[in-house]
Amino acid sequence: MPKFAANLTMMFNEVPFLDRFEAAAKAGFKYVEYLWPYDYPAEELKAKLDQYGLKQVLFNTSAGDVANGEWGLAAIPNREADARRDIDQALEYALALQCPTVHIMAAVVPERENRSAYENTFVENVRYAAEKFKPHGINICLEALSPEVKPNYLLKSQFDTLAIVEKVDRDNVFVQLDYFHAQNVDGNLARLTDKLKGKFSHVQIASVPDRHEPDEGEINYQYIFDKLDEIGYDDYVGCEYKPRGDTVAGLGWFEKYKN
Ligand SMILES: O=C(O)C(=O)[C@H](O)CO
Ligand SMILES: [Mg+2]
Repeated sequence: MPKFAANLTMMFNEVPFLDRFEAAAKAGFKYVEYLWPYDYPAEELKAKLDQYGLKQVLFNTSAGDVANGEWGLAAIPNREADARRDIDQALEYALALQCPTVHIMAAVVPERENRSAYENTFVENVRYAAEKFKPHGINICLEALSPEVKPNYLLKSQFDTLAIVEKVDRDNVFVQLDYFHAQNVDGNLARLTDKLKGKFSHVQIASVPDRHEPDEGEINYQYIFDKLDEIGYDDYVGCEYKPRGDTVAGLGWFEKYKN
């Protein structure tokens, strides 16, 4: 049965971020993920995890200058120093939070830019990270984002991500399989899951089209959860969705899965 992680960036927005650890634990979660930890000292976050008996299972490298259109730096040519500074920072936080996986964000590729230069930069920066993280047993995930959410992001299809993972060719680098994006771009989710078996090490879920709880929309998540069990997937499933209304009121789907 999947191990569900509350996404504290998207869920429990009824309370300030630092109060969401308690809210998630009270709602029955044992695992959490969130996009970025960097606004807080790692020690403060670790204290929250320990206080509420939670395990951190994922966070991202910095998104960069979001106000000016950046969504990750690791693929931007001539920004390697900044990207590797962020990778080093992510390693510090992953060690402090005892977090097993870091999602390295690639970049938005502006129109008319050379995509292959971005891909090559991303491969080299991910290899840098893979080699720094390996001695600590920390894995890396790379994620495709649907154009509806993030136009011109480097990775659009799950197969774009798989191609980069294979080019990086390091045994601690995997696909981050976000079924919301996968359905929007690739579809055919059951066959996709079979094709990615062994190549993905973190899953995220949300309904399609509205990115709400997994109990609505066009994806049959019970079928997906059974498929994940069938292939022996035993990593985490991040609940990266915008609650329809009150977070706790929307957790009826979770009752039967409480770890
Ligand atoms: O947007 C997503 O689906 C993610 O998982 C990243 O955290 C941010 O792009
Ligand atoms: Mg995601």
